[in-house]
Amino acid sequence: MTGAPLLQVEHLTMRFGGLVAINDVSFAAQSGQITAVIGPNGAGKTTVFNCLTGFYKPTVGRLTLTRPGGHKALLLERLDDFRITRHAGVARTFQNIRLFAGMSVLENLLVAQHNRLMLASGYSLLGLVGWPGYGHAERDAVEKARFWLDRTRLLARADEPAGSLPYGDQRRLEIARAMCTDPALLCLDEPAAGLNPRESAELNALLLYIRDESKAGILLIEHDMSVVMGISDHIVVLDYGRKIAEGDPAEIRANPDVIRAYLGEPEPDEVAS
Ligand SMILES: Nc1ncnc2c1ncn2[C@@H]1O[C@H](COP(=O)(O)OP(=O)(O)OP(=O)(O)O)[C@@H](O)[C@H]1O
Repeated sequence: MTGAPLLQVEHLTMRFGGLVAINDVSFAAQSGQITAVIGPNGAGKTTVFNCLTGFYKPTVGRLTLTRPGGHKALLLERLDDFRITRHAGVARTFQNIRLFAGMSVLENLLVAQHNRLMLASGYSLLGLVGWPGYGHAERDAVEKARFWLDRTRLLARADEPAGSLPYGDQRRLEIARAMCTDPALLCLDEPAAGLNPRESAELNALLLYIRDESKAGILLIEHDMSVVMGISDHIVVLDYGRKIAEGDPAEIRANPDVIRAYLGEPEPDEVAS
């Protein structure tokens, strides 16, 4: 791997009063790779995401994002959440689904591209006078939305209210919405929560497609080990706010500290298989 990593987290610490939610955590995530952040409940995983996406300002630490292609490195801890999405290209999904339930599936994906459309419209004025650039931008936005609806198998439901979709479809729609912003870094907070085994397997295929085709870096918080061990290139393990291990899936599965804190001993039939 040459050049700076896509994301470099250095000495991240987040305190809430006397509680240290993240304690001096450092790791890196690369473009075109899936990096999982795992650990027991309350280990600090979502707090890492909240620091990366500007929801919290870290107490200490540096979060450097370097988009591929010669872009300038950006220090995320100094940007507000709007700029983190727009300039740094960081998109996220949430543990609890946050779609616009009353809008159609397609409209949810167009709203995600609102910034680009507003820019093309000259913040409304050029759009109002019928500047052709706005029409092109609008067509591109619809095309991009349809592309990701197709990839997430939601094209047939484009006109249905997002809130009426089954749970697994809403989870995929959230990912489609994030992808419509062309992220350099896609942060997914428990995307497999509540999915059945077939849907989890489909999610794996979708995330591998995103990794390989869009070249975005994926940062994944997940408790479903069939997803984490099946698709991660690199795994970071947190426990009580500290990093206790990092490595590839085989290394993490065999790490005694991780087994003690989180994974537990494998069942005898798992060892045999
Ligand atoms: N805004 C906040 N104010 C106070 N404490 C907080 C806040 N946000 C998180 N915490 C605390 O920080 C710690 C880490 O929480 P966090 O949600 O990051 O854990 P997690 O690893 O994502 O857990 P889970 O797997 O259950 O989602 C917990 O003790 C939590 O109660």
